[in-house]
Amino acid sequence: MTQNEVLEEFRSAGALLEGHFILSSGLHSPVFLQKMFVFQDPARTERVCRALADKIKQAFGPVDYVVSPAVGGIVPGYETARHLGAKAIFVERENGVFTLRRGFSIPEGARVVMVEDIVTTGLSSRECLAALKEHPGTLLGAACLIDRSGGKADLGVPFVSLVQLDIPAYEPDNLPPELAALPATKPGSRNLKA
Ligand SMILES: O=P(O)(O)OC[C@H]1O[C@H](OP(=O)(O)OP(=O)(O)O)[C@H](O)[C@@H]1O
Ligand SMILES: O=C(O)c1cc(=O)[nH]c(=O)[nH]1
Ligand SMILES: [Mg+2]
Repeated sequence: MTQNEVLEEFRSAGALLEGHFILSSGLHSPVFLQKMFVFQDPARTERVCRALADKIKQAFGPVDYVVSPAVGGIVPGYETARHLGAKAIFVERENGVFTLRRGFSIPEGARVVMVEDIVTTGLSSRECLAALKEHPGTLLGAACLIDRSGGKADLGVPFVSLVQLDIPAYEPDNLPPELAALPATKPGSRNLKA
């Protein structure tokens, strides 16, 4: 799949949103990729995750375990693992910290790749990778569907994406006036209260 074909899947799913968004990192942006509009369609999800699995195989070889950060990483992690013939597990926040819960474990010697949905600053990915340091297995690298950092996010491990975009994101005290004029929404799950 070309970058344009992947982006067209997002576009035709209605997942390319414009407005004023507060991102997981606390940065503000006029653009939000609502990946759940892609993931609500299993056929569309299969197409993009098969392409991601192909890219992962090329970059890292065989994979035994895909680990993803909840919530957004769970569906693409599972679907990508299906195409890799790998297991799919996820980390979720316990007192704010990504943790392998539910009795999930990684066997000694397993070949592991982290799969994210979207990377903006890379913060969530780095938090997920930090959780994996506590567990056995060989971390081969990381992958995501869309890297919107323009290639600037540094995960500290080899990293592949299906699409690389450079989408503006601003510190909250440095918003352009046209963005500040719009009401802001925070679509993601970080810091959501029960
Ligand atoms: O690279 P970053 O700056 O960390 O931003 C990207 C992260 O933001 C979103 O997650 P979010 O925490 O909003 O919650 P979600 O997974 O429930 O959508 C997305 O799923 C990535 O995990
Ligand atoms: O940085 C984020 O939180 C983020 C950006 C984006 O475009 N989509 C998303 O789900 N999260
Ligand atoms: Mg997420």
